[in-house]
Amino acid sequence: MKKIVLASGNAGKLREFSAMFSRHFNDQPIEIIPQNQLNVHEAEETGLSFVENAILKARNASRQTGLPALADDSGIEVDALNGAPGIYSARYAQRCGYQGTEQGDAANNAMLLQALTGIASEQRNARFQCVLVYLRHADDPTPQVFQGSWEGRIVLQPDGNEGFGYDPLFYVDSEQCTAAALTKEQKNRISHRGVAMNKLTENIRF
Ligand SMILES: O=c1nc[nH]c2c1ncn2[C@H]1C[C@H](O)[C@@H](COP(=O)(O)OP(=O)(O)OP(=O)(O)O)O1
Ligand SMILES: [Mg+2]
Repeated sequence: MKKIVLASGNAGKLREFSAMFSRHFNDQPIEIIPQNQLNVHEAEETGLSFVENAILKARNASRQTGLPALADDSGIEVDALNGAPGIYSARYAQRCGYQGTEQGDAANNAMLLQALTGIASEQRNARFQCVLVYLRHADDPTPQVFQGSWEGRIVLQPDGNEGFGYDPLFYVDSEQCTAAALTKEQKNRISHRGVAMNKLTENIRF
């Protein structure tokens, strides 16, 4: 059985990867192990780009486990905010000194809606970015990089109960609903992560 450590502590990502790996690699003996099951200490995300942070996370997990590693660095870019929150999406509320009582994703979502106060629908274009990095070992000099993006718009009011992160705020024109109103299967077929995973499936060298 080929073992790969998944260098993420995000439960929403882990659910999506679990479904995508069983769909894409169902006939191959690959075991994907979330890094917290192997007691990996999380990497500090000190990079200035998604790809740098994904490499840092994959290298950190591979170093601590001796296994090949896959990392996902992702986030949302809002045009009206000059691309913020971008690589800082997970830390957005904290970095902005958000004053509300919400925590985690809820605080980030509230902060984003607040930052866009007074901005009309047509000016709320945004996209999710996902960069996947696969390292065969911790010192792998040729990281394999797979990228996907997903266009949408930030709504005025959150909607939907599925997904995670900014999904309740991300309206997808083609589906006429937010990402949080899609099933996991629907989202994985068209999302930034789904697009990057399709590229990985076609091109990865294990
Ligand atoms: O499909 C998505 N639907 C909604 N929100 C999403 C999605 N994909 C990324 N996002 C948001 C969540 C988080 O605010 C940031 C990722 O930050 P990012 O550092 O890559 O992940 P993380 O810290 O949650 O977990 P980890 O680094 O352990 O993988 O973008
Ligand atoms: Mg992170």
